[in-house]
Amino acid sequence: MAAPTVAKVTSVFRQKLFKDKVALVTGGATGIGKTITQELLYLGCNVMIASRKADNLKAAVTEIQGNLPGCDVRWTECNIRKEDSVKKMVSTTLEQFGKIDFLVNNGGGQFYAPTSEFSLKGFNAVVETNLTGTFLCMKEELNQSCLLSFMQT
Ligand SMILES: CCCCCCCCC/C=C/C(=O)SCCNC(=O)CCNC(=O)[C@H](O)C(C)(C)COP(=O)(O)OP(=O)(O)OC[C@H]1O[C@@H](n2cnc3c(N)ncnc32)[C@H](O)[C@@H]1OP(=O)(O)O
Ligand SMILES: NC(=O)C1=CN([C@@H]2O[C@H](COP(=O)(O)OP(=O)(O)OC[C@H]3O[C@@H](n4cnc5c(N)ncnc54)[C@H](OP(=O)(O)O)[C@@H]3O)[C@@H](O)[C@H]2O)C=CC1
Repeated sequence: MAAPTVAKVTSVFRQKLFKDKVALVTGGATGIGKTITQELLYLGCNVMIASRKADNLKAAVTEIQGNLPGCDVRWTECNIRKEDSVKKMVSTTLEQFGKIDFLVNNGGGQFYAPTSEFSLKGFNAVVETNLTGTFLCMKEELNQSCLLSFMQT
């Protein structure tokens, strides 16, 4: 007997619910961001994923296109801590897709350490990524008339 086929990507929402919408997902190449990206694509969105590591982004696009043949997922490098980099991410997305309907502020992170061992540089890295980075992305998107913004960090 043939093994049952298991869909690689599914959603509790109706397929194509977001047909022709455009989403920008920071940190979209890994973990939770990659899962969000695939569900948005399943729902009909076109998606730009953005983060610092081009190798991760390229690998994710290849993997996702294998899971969802015909989907429109692209990548652009961005360090959300840097304002110029955020502006470039948004302008590149607008150039390539013509609009941005959804921003998913997923890029971020932290590390576990006792407060007594937490260096100021490390603390600043976390704040600059999760707080400043999210602020910069939201500000630039609002300036460019993005409709909806979701926060993860
Ligand atoms: C009850 C239970 C409830 C448990 C409740 C559990 C709730 C879990 C909720 C959340 C879970 C998650 O987020 S899960 C995982 C999410 N993903 C990640 O965190 C991965 C992405 N992370 C990152 O990019 C980084 O961790 C982030 C902190 C943002 C900073 O990134 P950067 O690359 O810019 O920073 P780095 O250059 O690596 O480091 C800068 C400085 O930070 C410090 N630093 C960096 N890593 C460090 C480490 N592991 N330990 C100590 N110190 C570190 C050093 O001082 C570094 O300086 P130098 O020494 O001079 O270099
Ligand atoms: N896993 C969990 O239990 C929880 C996670 N979260 C949050 O959810 C989000 C995703 O976490 P998770 O999937 O677990 O972890 P991952 O490490 O897989 O995802 C973090 C992503 O953020 C990107 N990123 C980090 N720093 C920057 C930066 N400066 N500029 C652009 N992108 C950046 C990383 O890409 P790159 O390195 O290429 O830049 C990576 O793709 C994070 O914000 C995390 O803090 C919140 C609650 C719980």
